[in-house]
Amino acid sequence: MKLALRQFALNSYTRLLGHYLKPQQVRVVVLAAALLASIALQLINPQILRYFIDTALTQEAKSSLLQAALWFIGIALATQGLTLGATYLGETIAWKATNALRADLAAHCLHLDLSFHQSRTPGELVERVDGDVTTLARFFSRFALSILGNGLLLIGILTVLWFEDWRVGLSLTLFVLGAMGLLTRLLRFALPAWVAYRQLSARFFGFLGEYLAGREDLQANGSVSYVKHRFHGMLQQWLPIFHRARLAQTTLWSTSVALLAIGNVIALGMGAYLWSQTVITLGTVYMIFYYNNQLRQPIANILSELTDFQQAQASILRVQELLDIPSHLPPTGEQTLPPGALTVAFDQVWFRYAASEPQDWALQDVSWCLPAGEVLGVVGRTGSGKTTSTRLLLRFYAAQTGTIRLGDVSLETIDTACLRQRVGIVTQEVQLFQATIRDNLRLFDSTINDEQIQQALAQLGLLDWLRSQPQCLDTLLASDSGGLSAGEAQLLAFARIWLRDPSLVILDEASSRLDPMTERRIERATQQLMQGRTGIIIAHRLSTLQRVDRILFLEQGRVVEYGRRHDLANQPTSRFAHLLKMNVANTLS
Ligand SMILES: Nc1ncnc2c1ncn2[C@@H]1O[C@H](COP(=O)(O)OP(=O)(O)OP(=O)(O)O)[C@@H](O)[C@H]1O
Repeated sequence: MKLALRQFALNSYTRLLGHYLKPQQVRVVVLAAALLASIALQLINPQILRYFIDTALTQEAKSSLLQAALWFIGIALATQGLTLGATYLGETIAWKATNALRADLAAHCLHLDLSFHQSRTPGELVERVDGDVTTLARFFSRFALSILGNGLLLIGILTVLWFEDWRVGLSLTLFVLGAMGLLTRLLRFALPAWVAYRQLSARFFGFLGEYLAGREDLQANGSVSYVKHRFHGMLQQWLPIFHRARLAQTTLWSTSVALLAIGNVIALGMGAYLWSQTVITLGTVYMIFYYNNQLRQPIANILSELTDFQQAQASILRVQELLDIPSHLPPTGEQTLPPGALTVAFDQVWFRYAASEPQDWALQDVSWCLPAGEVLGVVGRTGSGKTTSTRLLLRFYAAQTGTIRLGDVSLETIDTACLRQRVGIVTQEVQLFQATIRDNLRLFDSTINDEQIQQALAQLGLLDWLRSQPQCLDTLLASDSGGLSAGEAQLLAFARIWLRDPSLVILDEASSRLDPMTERRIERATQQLMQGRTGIIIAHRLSTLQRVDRILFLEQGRVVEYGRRHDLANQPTSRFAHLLKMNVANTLS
């Protein structure tokens, strides 16, 4: 099972590597060349050392020694230069590749239907799109090349030693094999601790993201101590896991240091023996010792790459898993919409959320048709399917059966960009950003100028409100609700929509009680916004219902009443007439 997973991770890694390194082929080739050249130089330098020592011992011309020393320094500097260049290139490649991967993951997540986002916390998504990818960064920059380069260096050193003397070659080859075998075994013990550490860290950040987002509710409901308790609980779990992981890593490190010492004993012992037999010179003894020291680097590098690969295995799998999640939405079409206000039609629409039980339909056999330019008021108890209907209209979800048409064009065939441009929505929870009022209104679209913004605000009767803000359009809004009331936030969202000039406006009225002044402003702005457009209002206020053309009454996902407001209001037995009566009674009481 583990082997299959590793194989899967390796396949995913090679696929990701191939895909994201392709646009950087030239850089990768230069990086490979730099690494190969540095390996060659590392093999040459000990030979110069030997020459230097042997020449010095035979007391030959000083100029040869100087030349050898200069070569040695030159090669050492060139190796450092190449390493520097390779690091720079490796980092550039890694950044470009991981940024492209982050962008693809973010785009993929944005294209997934809403059920994906509703089943994940923001913290979890941040960890997936950024945390996992950051872990992968080094795999794009060096993993394959490093394994290859260090493997070549290892083979190169051992080959030179075999050529020098087969006894030295044999003993150090056996030593390398034994050392790698031992370290790999130790690694197997160390890894589970690191995997557990990473898993807990992902859970911790998911927890943090979720509770930070809901801090207002938590504080209001006195649940802070519960959150603190969980926070401490997680930290307490974290510490022993971290200790285990660090202990395993330290054991690994000390073993490799001890192994190096054993290697040195072997190299010096063999060298001393062969020198005493006058088989090799003193320079060669030192060269063997030097090569043996050089062995440590590729062994350590290969093992550390493999350790990191094991740790990143989970990240690789998670990234691949995320990329493989399909959207439940059918592929987008290419049709555009006719100009002007749009008709909206639901025809025998059935819809159920993916997470729901098979019999729990959120919408059942829903059919209605709203002529272009009219305004529909949608009413019904909580959970009756009002919001779900608007989510389907925006293609956040796709209906299981039935057809939805906009301007007589079937929703699935409409190009998504065109759909989002022509349909505007104001939700109850308007998302405001920590930016100026200007940027919040134009949603960072710099082609919209101040004059257009002022015009929009004037049309919606919001200029006085703007003037009351300390720095007009330059006023900086705070995070979350921007320091505005729910009503004010909705008014800003109206202006946002106005600037986009959509043909269908969907408005989910704020259900909270608004002060009379804001309520009047909202009423005026709604009237203005709906002019010349088709409108759908999830209505919570009687005053709104008095201004709509048609009424859609939903109950448990079914249409129980649909018709002209005037007709329904005049039908004493209609639910709508009953609702009006109840509302009037409530207002009077
Ligand atoms: N993301 C979801 N996953 C599963 N079921 C959902 C989801 N969102 C809504 N539902 C269910 O679908 C049904 C219709 O919900 P919907 O939000 O459309 O009702 P609503 O009329 O807008 O209610 P409210 O007035 O409270 O907003 C309800 O039974 C609800 O529990």
